[in-house]
Amino acid sequence: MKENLQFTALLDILSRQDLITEYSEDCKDITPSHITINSKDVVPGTFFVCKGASFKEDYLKSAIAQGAIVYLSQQKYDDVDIPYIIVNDIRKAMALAARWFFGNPGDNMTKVGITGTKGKTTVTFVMKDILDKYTDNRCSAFSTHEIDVGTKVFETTLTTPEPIELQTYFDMAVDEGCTHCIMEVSSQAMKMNRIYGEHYKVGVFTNIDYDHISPTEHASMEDYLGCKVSFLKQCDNVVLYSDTRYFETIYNEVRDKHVVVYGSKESIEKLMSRDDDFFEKDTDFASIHNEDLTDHNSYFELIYGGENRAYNTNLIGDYNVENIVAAIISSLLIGIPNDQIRSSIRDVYVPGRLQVYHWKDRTFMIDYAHNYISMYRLYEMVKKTMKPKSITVVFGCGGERYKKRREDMGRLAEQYADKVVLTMEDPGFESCEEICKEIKQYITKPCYIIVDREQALTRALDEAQPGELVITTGKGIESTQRINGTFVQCHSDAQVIEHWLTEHPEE
Ligand SMILES: CC(=O)N[C@H]1[C@@H](OP(=O)(O)OP(=O)(O)OC[C@H]2O[C@@H](n3ccc(=O)[nH]c3=O)[C@H](O)[C@@H]2O)O[C@H](CO)[C@@H](O)[C@@H]1O[C@H](C)C(=O)N[C@@H](C)C(=O)N[C@H](CCC(=O)O)C(=O)O
Ligand SMILES: Nc1ncnc2c1ncn2[C@@H]1O[C@H](COP(=O)(O)OP(=O)(O)OP(=O)(O)O)[C@@H](O)[C@H]1O
Ligand SMILES: N[C@H](CCC[C@H](N)C(=O)O)C(=O)O
Repeated sequence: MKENLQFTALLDILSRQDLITEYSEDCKDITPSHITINSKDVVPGTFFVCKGASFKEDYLKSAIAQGAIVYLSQQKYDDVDIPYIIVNDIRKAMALAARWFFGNPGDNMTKVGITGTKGKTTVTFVMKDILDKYTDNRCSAFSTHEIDVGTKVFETTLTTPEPIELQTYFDMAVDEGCTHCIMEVSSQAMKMNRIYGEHYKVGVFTNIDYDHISPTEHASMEDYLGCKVSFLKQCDNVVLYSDTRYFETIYNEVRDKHVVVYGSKESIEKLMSRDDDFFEKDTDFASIHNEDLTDHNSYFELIYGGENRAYNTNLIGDYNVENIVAAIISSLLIGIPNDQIRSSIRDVYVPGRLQVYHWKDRTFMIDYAHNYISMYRLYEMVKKTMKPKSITVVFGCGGERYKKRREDMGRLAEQYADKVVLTMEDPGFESCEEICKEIKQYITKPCYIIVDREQALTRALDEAQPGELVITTGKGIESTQRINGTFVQCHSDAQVIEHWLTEHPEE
């Protein structure tokens, strides 16, 4: 919270955006000391925001009983008697109110946002490493994995936090001296206006594929794409992957920005040889070539800005080279010297993504793939660069998510794996057993269902043969399962493998 908050300033911000339907005159004199969406988090002097599909009037009454002094809502509650602002879009109004309450802390950091069906967390961690070295650890980072405000790290359940939480962490980050911020921007964040009013120096678009279409996510692919693209409108520079689906549609939406298109040499050459004046004059291109990809290291060269730059990294896989290139270009765009970038990416750690363990000629791998695009690229990468004798894959599928993931991942397992163990992966309100059975329909290879994930993975490790690769996907290093509306603690895949390794010493 900032000193001298003027409620009239908030009314002004909201009315300039035509968001206000009605407000009580007495709200003008109010100076709140706290803002929240939750009646269980109210203290005297609270500014209470009423929002959400399951919101009840009783929450507001309870908030008032505990000292809430003003409310923001899309609906007027006649039974309560405190000052109010009624708006026509609570999500936008909430985002702007949260920004106002904390004094627009996000504006004090150079922000880079990453969107895409896949690659967001990886690009975020690569950039975090680069920016930490460049700023002497004054870079905040918001990812599916955690929220890092420079000196403190917090757990999170959402990829992009809800507005009040987001602004609270922005404020902390600025207080901790952060000058830069790197964050994943999910399509849901855009749909829910979580970052409404924020401005980004660079926006990365890694890719989009059929996913996240379900009753709790997006109604259609158009909605999903529209939400992702809308993020780029909040950015000065756009870093866009050349081989994404809907490339032309996306480019057309952002052609008024400075765009850098990145991708393989073949793909970039094809785009640059177009003779229809499709690209704006100030669009730049970055092409990856001379790749040398092994099972423990990647070398590649990047032609960008008239220079040929060579890089080495411990991250493996062609798609990780693409992720790193997105991070390199974004870093160059915010003024980080190439030498520093080059040395930062040599040794990068992305938790739970392609994390590899070796044991007596067997390889165990943890990864976060959980839909078509990621599973496909993971299997192809494994086939090309790791060349195992056989593959066992351990996975499941999240409940209340895009239904076709089950068929897609089942078919891919059938095509690439030799043995499949289906197990729990955030079933939500659905039955884990039923989800696994749906996936199993597409598999004729040896396949069994063990709902307990720890047991499933342990059995796969026990049965692994020399030359075999066991891949466990969809959870990374997460140590909770989303079940029936709560997060239940469990051992992470990493903990299960590490425990198994201590029980099975090589000698
Ligand atoms: C669709 C969406 O964004 N929903 C989010 C939203 O829910 P909502 O606004 O409908 O709120 P609600 O849960 O119905 O709650 C109603 C209100 O009553 C209040 N309440 C409740 C109980 C009480 O006693 N007192 C009280 O005041 C609550 O604080 C809340 O403000 O606000 C909630 C927090 O306030 C979020 O937890 C919730 O995320 C849901 C659970 C979620 O999981 N969303 C997923 C789909 C998501 O956003 N995923 C993306 C990643 C997807 C990707 O990978 O691309 C993400 O960014 O994480
Ligand atoms: N650029 C990419 N293209 C396709 N697949 C990728 C790419 N980058 C990573 N992957 C795969 O997707 C998985 C998840 O990667 P990452 O966590 O970086 O993506 P994300 O966009 O943050 O995913 P989520 O939305 O699920 O949090 C990885 O474990 C890997 O299997
Ligand atoms: N950020 C991703 C995480 C998915 C993890 C997976 N285990 C699942 O629950 O689908 C999402 O919300 O889709």
